[in-house]
Amino acid sequence: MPAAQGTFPGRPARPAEGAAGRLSPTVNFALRIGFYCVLCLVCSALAAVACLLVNGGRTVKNMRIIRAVVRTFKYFFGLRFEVKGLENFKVEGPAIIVSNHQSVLDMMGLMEVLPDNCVQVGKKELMYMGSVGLIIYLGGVIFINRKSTSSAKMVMSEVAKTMVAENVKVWVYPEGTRNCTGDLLPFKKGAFHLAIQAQVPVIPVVYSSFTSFYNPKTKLFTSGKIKVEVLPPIETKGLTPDDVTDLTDRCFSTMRETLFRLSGRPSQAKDSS
Ligand SMILES: CCCCCCCCCCCCCC(=O)SCCNC(=O)CCNC(=O)[C@H](O)C(C)(C)COP(=O)(O)OP(=O)(O)OC[C@H]1O[C@@H](n2cnc3c(N)ncnc32)[C@H](O)[C@@H]1OP(=O)(O)O
Ligand SMILES: CCCCCCCC/C=C\CCCCCCCC(=O)OC[C@@H](O)COP(=O)(O)O
Repeated sequence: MPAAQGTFPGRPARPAEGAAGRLSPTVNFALRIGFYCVLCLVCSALAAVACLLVNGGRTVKNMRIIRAVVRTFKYFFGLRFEVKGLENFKVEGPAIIVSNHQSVLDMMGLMEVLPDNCVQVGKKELMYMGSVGLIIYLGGVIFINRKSTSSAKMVMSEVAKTMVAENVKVWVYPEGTRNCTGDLLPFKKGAFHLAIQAQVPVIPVVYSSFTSFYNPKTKLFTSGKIKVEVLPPIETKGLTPDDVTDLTDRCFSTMRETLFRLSGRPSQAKDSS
């Protein structure tokens, strides 16, 4: 898809033109997001067939197939990832990975660094997105009902047991929703309860702000570079439920500081606005 951001020299821009000319930001945005959705739907259907043929059903092993497919998407959108700290994923055994969540485009960044044997926690509504829901199901994503705290907590407690038994890493977006403001939303505590219950380390992953190339409010969607940093694991051995708030705050501050540094806003790292 063309980024279509340039203006022909020598004449004023018009609000909307054909594909050969300069597209209005709204048309450009709609085309690129529409293409992303179609790409996801088509590739999910194809990947689902591959997953069923290779692995037979719902298993974390399917994430390797999904990862390989989604890693090609960046080329269609002119996105580049600069990744640092991948060695921090090499902890023995299971872990909770927490990262910032800006957009549906995050699936590309997720798959760019996703370690083996790692599943994500997702809202249950994702299951109803046609072939995308099917591939997410086949990949072993843990579905939670955000409208019911008690059922979400029950699912998470179950995950605390199975992730250790099955040696699986779990990827959680602790903001609990997408947020493309260039800052972090306050963290929900589910991931940190989970880490302490399972006594496994928390590994923070931070993606630089998308705001320079992607903003749904202003209909901006061009090519761009995303910096990704996998931070050192934070141990939870010996921590108790009383330590959940401290652990959450510690991860939040480290990730916010890193987010501002990666996004070129170091002076605001200590700003709480
Ligand atoms: C081709 C295409 C391919 C696509 C690629 C596929 C990849 C797929 C990628 C999919 C990506 C999908 C991406 C997505 O879909 S992101 C959206 C879904 N993910 C999340 O929401 C995860 C983050 N949320 C949480 O962690 C929440 O805390 C949960 C959901 C668990 C509850 O939220 P809720 O809002 O209901 O409640 P609350 O947070 O106010 O908490 C209330 C109280 O409960 C306490 N509490 C919380 N948890 C526990 C616990 N376990 N044991 C004991 N206590 C616990 C907590 O401390 C608090 O108490 P207090 O502290 O106030 O006293
Ligand atoms: C037969 C039904 C057809 C449904 C068609 C659906 C078309 C959508 C197709 C592709 C979109 C690609 C989505 C990839 C997965 C994105 C996961 C994601 O980013 O979910 C958002 C969730 O973390 C937070 O949700 P909210 O910000 O709270 O909301």
